[in-house]
Amino acid sequence: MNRPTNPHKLTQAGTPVGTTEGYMPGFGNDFETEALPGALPQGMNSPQKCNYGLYGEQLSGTAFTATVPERTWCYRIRPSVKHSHRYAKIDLPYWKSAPCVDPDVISLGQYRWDPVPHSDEGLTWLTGMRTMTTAGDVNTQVGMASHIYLVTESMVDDYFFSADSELLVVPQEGRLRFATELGIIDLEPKEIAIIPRGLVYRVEVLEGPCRGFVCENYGQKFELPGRGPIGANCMANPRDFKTPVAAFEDRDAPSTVTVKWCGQFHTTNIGHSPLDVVAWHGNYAPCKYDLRNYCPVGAILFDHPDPSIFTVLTAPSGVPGTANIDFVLFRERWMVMEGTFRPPWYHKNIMSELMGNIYGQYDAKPQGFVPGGMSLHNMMLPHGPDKEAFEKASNANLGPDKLDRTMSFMFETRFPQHLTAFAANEAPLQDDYIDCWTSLEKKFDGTPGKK
Ligand SMILES: O=C(O)Cc1cc(O)ccc1O
Ligand SMILES: [Fe+2]
Repeated sequence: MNRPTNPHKLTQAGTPVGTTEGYMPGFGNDFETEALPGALPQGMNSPQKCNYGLYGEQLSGTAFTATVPERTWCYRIRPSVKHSHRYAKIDLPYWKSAPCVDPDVISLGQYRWDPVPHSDEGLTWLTGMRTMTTAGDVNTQVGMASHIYLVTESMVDDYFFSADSELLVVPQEGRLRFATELGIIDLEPKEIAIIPRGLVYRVEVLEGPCRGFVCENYGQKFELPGRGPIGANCMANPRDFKTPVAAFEDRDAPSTVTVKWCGQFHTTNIGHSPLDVVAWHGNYAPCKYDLRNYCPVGAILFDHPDPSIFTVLTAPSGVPGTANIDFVLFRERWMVMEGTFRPPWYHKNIMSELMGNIYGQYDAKPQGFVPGGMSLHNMMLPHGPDKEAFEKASNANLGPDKLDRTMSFMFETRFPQHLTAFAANEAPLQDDYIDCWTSLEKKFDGTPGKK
């Protein structure tokens, strides 16, 4: 396997048939993988004694009584309980959780930010997380937070898990490695990763500096959206999601494990690497997905559909059809609609729309919404194409046109999103954003005909 040298010497499973570079294909499959031959018990989960002297341990991602339970059986050198006590509270002041409503911050509005710049300070996955918005309530497991990460340093003998949330990671710059209990995910721009709630991992910089976006999902897990009339093919195809094969470290070294739990952070000291799962099987596992595999489906004669057709993943809320979070992708595609104003229409939406630019230009905002930048159009607040996009699209000669070199995304939630003090005061907020609509003029003069 072609991987950069790793100081932690992970022992990884040989690449089984049907995998590419240490990953197994499929979304939510029941996987099985072992890094040493015979480490995975066959035909049962809890043998009286496991091979190699391993401990069996279950990680449950859904309630025991769920209709479709999600859980993974791990066979590990030491049970997790060896590294989960005597926690000391620590402060990560930039990583906020909902509810986080700052009385001095106004969230009602349309907002846009330039990319949050890197600083001289060395930052890890934990110290470099900057919360931009929060929604819902982490304690009742509803809602989400959006973050920007700025990472320049690897975690060394430091590990982390979030009991609060599943993380959807959307890199924009640099390459990261997620060395997890269940295997290794290498991640670069145009790919995304899902790190499940409760999974222990360490984040290393493969190529820095690294910047990206994170959607922290407090609620029910992300799943593939129902396809309805679209049918079995296109959009995100399940086989393009890749789950890592087993990889473990047998490493005794003073280490820390930090836990995010009900919005607070605590650390414990342990004497070994917790990435010691030699074999595992189950359907609760991290995965990555290459966004270039997303096959967009759209209007092929006229009009502009709702952006739900571009949903990559959806995290349901209790209300059918109304997501806790939709992850929506605006990527390269052909525009062929006849007699149509092609960019997104002007609109107000009960859902709150947090957008990020991964690369290129977004059709509704040719200027100002730049790679690494973000925008927020909060619940029921009007927005749409800026003046430049409006004039261009309403006067264009319409033929088949490729929207090329473009990749933006949206975290859309049913809950209002509240800006953090960081987003309002420290991040590069564009004070003049709403001016992009100011010069839209009245064209109506009482006479019929198109103006
Ligand atoms: O506001 C936006 O730019 C996102 C968006 C895109 C689209 O094609 C339709 C609706 C919508 O909210
Ligand atoms: Fe919108």
